[in-house]
Amino acid sequence: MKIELPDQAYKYVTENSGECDEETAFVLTHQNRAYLEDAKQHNAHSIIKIEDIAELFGVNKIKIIGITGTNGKTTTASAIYSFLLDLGYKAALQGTRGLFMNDEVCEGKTLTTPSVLNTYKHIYQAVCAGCEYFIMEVSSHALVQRRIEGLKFELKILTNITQDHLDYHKTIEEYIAVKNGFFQDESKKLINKDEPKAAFNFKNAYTYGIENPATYRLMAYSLNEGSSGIIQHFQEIVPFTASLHGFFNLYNLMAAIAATHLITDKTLEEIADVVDNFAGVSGRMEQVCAAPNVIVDFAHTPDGMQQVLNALKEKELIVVFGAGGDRDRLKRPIMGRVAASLAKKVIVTSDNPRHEDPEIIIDDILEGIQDKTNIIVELNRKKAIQMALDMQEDEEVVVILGKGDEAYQVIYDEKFAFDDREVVKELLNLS
Ligand SMILES: CC(=O)N[C@H]1[C@@H](OP(=O)(O)OP(=O)(O)OC[C@H]2O[C@@H](n3ccc(=O)[nH]c3=O)[C@H](O)[C@@H]2O)O[C@H](CO)[C@@H](O)[C@@H]1O[C@H](C)C(=O)N[C@@H](C)C(=O)N[C@H](CCC(=O)O)C(=O)O
Ligand SMILES: Nc1ncnc2c1ncn2[C@@H]1O[C@H](COP(=O)(O)OP(=O)(O)OP(=O)(O)O)[C@@H](O)[C@H]1O
Ligand SMILES: N[C@H](CCC[C@H](N)C(=O)O)C(=O)O
Ligand SMILES: [Mg+2]
Repeated sequence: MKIELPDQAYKYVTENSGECDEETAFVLTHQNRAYLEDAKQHNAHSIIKIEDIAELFGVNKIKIIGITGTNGKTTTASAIYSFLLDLGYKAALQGTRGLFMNDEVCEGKTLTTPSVLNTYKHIYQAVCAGCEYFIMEVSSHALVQRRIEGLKFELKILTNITQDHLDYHKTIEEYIAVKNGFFQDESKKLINKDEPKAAFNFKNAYTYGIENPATYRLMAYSLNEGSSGIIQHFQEIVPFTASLHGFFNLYNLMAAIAATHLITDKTLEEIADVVDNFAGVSGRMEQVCAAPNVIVDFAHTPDGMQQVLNALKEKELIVVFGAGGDRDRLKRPIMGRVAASLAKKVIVTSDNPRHEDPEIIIDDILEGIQDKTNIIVELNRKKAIQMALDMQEDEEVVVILGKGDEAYQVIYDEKFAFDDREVVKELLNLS
C-alpha cells in the first residue's frame, strides 16, 4: 500500500519493496528489512527509517493509548473510546473490529494491529480529523513483529495474560514474556494488579484491581441487571453502573475508567457519569433473542469461555462452539473441558477451520472431555445452532461462542458469509 506524503523529495512511501520506484521511497521496518535489496532493485527513490518520518504522520500530535492482553482488549478499548467521546473529546479507535473515528466507522476489520505503516496512516487520518486520542489494541503478534515501532504511548494498558496463540509463540513462557515486554520501559502504564503473570517497570506504573490493593480499586460490586460498582482512588470513592454483564467485564470497566482518569483532566465522578452510556461491544455477550434466550459471544480461549460461562452459571446452558484452524491447538482440549464442566449440553462444531480438517480440530477439543454423555458433534455450524435451538427448553440459555461479530466462516483462504446472530434470527424467524 503506497501512501502519498506531500512536500517531500519522494511522492510516495511504502513498506513493500515490490511497490518501490523512482518516486516511491522504501520505509525500512523491522519486518521488511530482508527486502532492502529488493527495494533497491526496484529503484526505490530512497530508503527511510520509520522513526524518521513519524512526525510527518503527526504521531507526536496525538495521545496514543495501547492495550494488550489475552482478552478484553476490544472491550476495554471500546469503553475508553465511548467515555472520551461522551466527555467531549475527539478520539479514534483501531482494533479487531476495524478503525473508528468520532463515532464513525472509517475502515472495516483487518488485523487487531495492522502493519506499522497502516497504523501510521490511521494515526495521520485521526490527527487530520482533529482527534486528541488514538486508542489501539496491541496484539502479541504485533509486539513480536514490532508493528508498533517508532510509536510513543501516552498510556499502556494490560488486561490479562492467559493462554492463546501458542501456535505462534510456541510456549506460554514466551507468550508471557512478549506481553510483559510491552511494559518494561518508563512509559505511563496501567496494570491489572490481579494478573499474577504481570511483570512491569514500576516507574510511572498505576494499577487497577479487585482482589488486591491497587491505585484504582473496586471496593464493592453487584452483577444483578448489568453491573455496578464502587471504585476507590485514594480518598475518592465513586459509584458507577454499566449495562455490561459478567465479573470479567468489571475488570474491563475498571481499566477503562482508570485509563480515562489518567489521560484526561476529568474527575472520577465526571467519568463515572458516562460509564452507563457504554452499551458494550457487538458480538460480546450480545443477547440476540430474549425468549428463547440466545447469547452470542466472542470467547475463543479457555479463560474467555470460563469467564463467560461462569457469568451465566445461574442458568442451564446449551453451548455451541468450535476452535479456529491455523491457531493454537493446545487450547482446544482445555476449551472442551471448560465447556463440558460448565454447560448442561455441548454441541461442538466448526469455527473458521482455515487450512485444517474440521474433524481434526473437533477431535482435539474432544480430547479434553472425559464424560461425553452430553456432547454432540455437528460439523455444520448452522445445523449445530439449529440443534441447540431445537433442544432448548424454557429456562435454558443457548450460548454460541467463538465468532462474536465475525460475519464470515473462513475455509481454506475463502471467507463465506456467516454471522452467528443472523443465523439465529433466520432460524427463529426474527426480523
Ligand atoms: C502470522 C502473522 O502474523 N503474519 C503477519 C506478517 O506476515 P509475514 O511475516 O508473512 O510478513 P511478510 O508478508 O513477509 O511481510 C513482512 C514485511 O515485508 C514486506 N515485504 C514482503 C514481501 C516483499 O516482497 N517485499 C516486502 O517488502 C511487507 O510489506 C511487510 O512489511 O506480517 C504481515 C505484515 O505486517 C501481516 O499482515 C501478517 O498477518 C497475517 C495476515 C495474519 O493473519 N496475522 C494474524 C495471525 C495476526 O496478526 N493476528 C493478530 C492477533 C489476532 C487476535 O488474537 O486478535 C492481529 O494483530 O490481528
Ligand atoms: N477481562 C476479560 N477477562 C477474560 N475474558 C474476557 C475479558 N473480557 C472479555 N473476555 C472474553 O473474551 C472475549 C473477547 O473479548 P475482547 O474482544 O474484548 O478481547 P480481545 O482481547 O480484543 O480479543 P482478540 O485478541 O481476539 O481481539 C469476550 O467475548 C469474552 O468472552
Ligand atoms: N482474532 C483472534 C480471534 C479468532 C476467533 C476465532 N473465530 C478464530 O477464527 O480462531 C485470532 O485471530 O486468533
Ligand atoms: Mg480484539
